[in-house]
Amino acid sequence: MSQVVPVALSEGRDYQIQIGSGALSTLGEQAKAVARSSRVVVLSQPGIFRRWGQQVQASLEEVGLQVDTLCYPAGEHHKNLRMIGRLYEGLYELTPALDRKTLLVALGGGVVGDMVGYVAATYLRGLDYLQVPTTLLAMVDSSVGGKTGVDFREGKNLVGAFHQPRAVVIDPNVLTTLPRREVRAGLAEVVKYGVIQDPELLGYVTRHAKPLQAIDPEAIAHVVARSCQLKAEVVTADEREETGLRAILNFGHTIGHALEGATHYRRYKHGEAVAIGMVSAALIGEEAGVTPREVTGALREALEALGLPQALPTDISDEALLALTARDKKAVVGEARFVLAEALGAVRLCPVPLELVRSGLVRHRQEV
Ligand SMILES: NC(=O)c1ccc[n+]([C@@H]2O[C@H](COP(=O)([O-])OP(=O)(O)OC[C@H]3O[C@@H](n4cnc5c(N)ncnc54)[C@H](O)[C@@H]3O)[C@@H](O)[C@H]2O)c1
Ligand SMILES: O=C(O)C(=O)C[C@@H](O)[C@H](O)[C@H](O)COP(=O)(O)O
Ligand SMILES: [Zn+2]
Repeated sequence: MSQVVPVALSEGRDYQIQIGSGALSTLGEQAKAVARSSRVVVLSQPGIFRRWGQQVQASLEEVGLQVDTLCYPAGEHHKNLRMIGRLYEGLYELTPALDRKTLLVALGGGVVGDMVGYVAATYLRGLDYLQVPTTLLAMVDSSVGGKTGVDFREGKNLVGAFHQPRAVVIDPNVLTTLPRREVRAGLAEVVKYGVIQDPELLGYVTRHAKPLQAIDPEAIAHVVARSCQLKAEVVTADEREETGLRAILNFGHTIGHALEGATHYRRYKHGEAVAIGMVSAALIGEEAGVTPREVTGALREALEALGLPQALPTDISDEALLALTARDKKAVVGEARFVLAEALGAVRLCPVPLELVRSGLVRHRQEV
């Protein structure tokens, strides 16, 4: 069964998220519907392209599109301006030269999607692009909403742009080749939606932890569609994180991003860092008198069921983490702001005095 989730935006930039088993073979039609010329460039990673690229290319060519493909090594430690330079080089070398009506296709996980999105936002001052996510994390989160960019030094996603895709095409079949650790990491972002927006989804994920990890089609279809709906609602209401509403999607990311940066993007999957960061946010919220203990309990129960990490690493000090939170994009004049949960399904962005953040981290180390 296929589903369509609309993303409503201003200035005719609305787009659709197409979700369905076999959707890859309809990619050509989706691309044709939005393409402003017949020129398409698919950007991916060698491993992903080897497995899924032929299907993508065939579907695009079938509808008469002219397809070039470019593959680069990815992984979070390649999500930086050096790799963006290599992507620009690859596009520059194509003949005939690309024009501004060229459509890019990001085929991959969140790293590919964020980088190709940033290239689309900047090359020739802006190209159209499609998101074709191949990880669960990218299906439930990164392919939707137009946040693009790269890491800069220890600053996670510090350089980037808002640039919405013209469509998102999700084929859950591609998850059959995804390693279990990556599936679990994707589920961390689903837990996030459960805490911030939808307690029912949190209960569902906790109860269906096993089938979800085993990529049961029905359970996966449910969490992908629901997550896309929830994210689309937020993006429609606050596309560029101006009112503070979109910031709720950053629950767990203040400490999560600091952990990724402090470990040079090589130790944790993004979802794993977010899992640990959500536990920190819950305990900091308790210290601030905002988060009830039951919320922390429900969050930890979900993470436990999914086998996601919860403990802070012993070799990274709280001071090192705090220094990085001061550079977080939500910080104001160097003061970190945290998304804290007042109840399951209700969160808000709060400035938190440094001593309460510290005591939250101390409790995190003592209790988890
Ligand atoms: N823009 C956003 O709104 C947003 C939201 C959430 C996360 N992100 C970003 O997304 C990134 C994390 O994305 P991710 O978890 O997808 O990581 P990723 O892109 O690094 O992919 C994880 C791994 O899975 C492999 N892979 C991808 N698809 C596969 C498949 N079908 N079969 C087998 N292997 C496959 C990749 O080669 C990679 O090794 C982070 O950089 C994070 O900051 C962005
Ligand atoms: O889409 C958003 O907005 C999010 O915050 C989703 C997050 O899961 C994602 O990791 C995002 O890239 C973080 O955004 P950032 O602005 O903190 O870099
Ligand atoms: Zn995230």
